[in-house]
Amino acid sequence: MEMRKPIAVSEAIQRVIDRVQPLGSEKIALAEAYGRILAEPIIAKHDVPPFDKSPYDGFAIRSEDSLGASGENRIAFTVIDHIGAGQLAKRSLAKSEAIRIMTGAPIPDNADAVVMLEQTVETETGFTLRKPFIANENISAQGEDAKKGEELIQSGTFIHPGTIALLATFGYAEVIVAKKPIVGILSTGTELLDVQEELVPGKIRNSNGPMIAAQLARMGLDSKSYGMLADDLDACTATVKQALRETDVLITTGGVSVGDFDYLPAIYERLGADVLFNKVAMRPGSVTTVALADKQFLFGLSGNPSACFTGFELFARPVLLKMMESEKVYLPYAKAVLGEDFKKANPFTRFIRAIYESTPAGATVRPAGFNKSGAVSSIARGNAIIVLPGGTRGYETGTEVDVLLLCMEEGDATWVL
Ligand SMILES: Nc1nc2c(c(=O)[nH]1)N[C@H]1C(S)=C(S)[C@@H](COP(=O)(O)OP(=O)(O)OC[C@H]3O[C@@H](n4cnc5c(N)ncnc54)[C@H](O)[C@@H]3O)O[C@H]1N2
Ligand code: MOO
Ligand SMILES: [Mg+2]
Repeated sequence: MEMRKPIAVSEAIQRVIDRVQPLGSEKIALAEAYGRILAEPIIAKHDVPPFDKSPYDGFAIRSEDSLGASGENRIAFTVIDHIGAGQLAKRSLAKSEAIRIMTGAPIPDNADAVVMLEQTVETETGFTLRKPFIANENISAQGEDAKKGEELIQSGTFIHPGTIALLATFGYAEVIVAKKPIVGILSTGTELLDVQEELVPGKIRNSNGPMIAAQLARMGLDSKSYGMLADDLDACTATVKQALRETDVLITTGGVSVGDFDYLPAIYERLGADVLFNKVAMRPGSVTTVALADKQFLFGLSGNPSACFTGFELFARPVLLKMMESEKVYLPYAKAVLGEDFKKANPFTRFIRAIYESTPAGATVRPAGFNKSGAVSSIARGNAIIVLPGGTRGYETGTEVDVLLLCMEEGDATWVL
């Protein structure tokens, strides 16, 4: 039997990241762009706002006409026009004239200040003022938000609702985004039953396949399921070959260790694939294997659910994001204080499914329960992963630890209540 040599997690990540080839880009409608990755920078096509505008409902005046106004010396203005947002003033101002103007309307030609409605007292022909205004007071200046030609968002950025707003501002009816990889999922294991099947002795339901599909969905990626296969070298090889013709990346689960029915190593050999590593100094997921068949990635994730989950987040996720030339391929990171003792020592880096909570007193994190490699309950309870460097010691309550954040879609009432 071959002895596998474990490599450090950072080395393993580096090895996969170094081999990623970008997938290229495509043009899509703005309405389809949420959740994609920009393959072009957003450059301001014009100033924002594109004209000086009123930030208030009130009156546009020439500031010089308000000079000397006070409670004892109210200055009167005559209103000569009336505009709302989307309308242009038909006249310009002469001395002591004003134009009634609403929020968002363009500042009339020679006006240079806006008086809020609340700052005026109405008269027959207009209003009076009790304070002087200075030039540019209450004016949203053209270009104050963005200047024409400025690079506002760089290529490789995730498109979120704010990005969509900016794209719409500049009239991007279509956007150039990274192509999405087509990702295949194959669950291997003679013991596997489909979700709707009844349990029978010795068998378990396939939870890894649906879990990986959801991990991809959380990234905005679709998947192509190759279902479940019994541990059979020829059948598995045939399906892996088919998947390689039909997908950009194939994720398998199970069969990567050293058991008699663990056939993935033999499949990589048959394919002549370049195995980047097959042992990582991490728990769970030490047997995670990544290979390249020509230029296609084969992620051989462990069958153990917690190991499978962790292997996806640590290796597949950044590779898929880098294929889309994302600028941020790694999981969000935070520091938090351990909320309970974690006594178990291990020479390998540990990735512990955990519950992260941001409290008014600071962030805390604690293991999400039963945490062996085969655990499924803690993946469900967890919203984060604690990273504990390898070593011989355990960790005590109150120690500050590294945390990788998942479930960014979940809310928190702390701030509101
Ligand atoms: N002698 C050794 N034995 C094992 C080693 C080792 O180094 N030497 N490594 C252990 C570690 S660590 C892990 S992790 C597992 C990895 O096993 P495989 O990746 O080969 O996966 P399988 O053997 O196929 O299954 C492991 C476990 O997971 C269950 N499983 C498999 N597929 C699914 C699925 N789709 N959904 C839910 N659960 C699944 C399977 O029934 C097994 O219980 O090997 C250790 N052994
Ligand atoms: O690969 Mo195993 O999950 O380290 O326990
Ligand atoms: Mg095995």
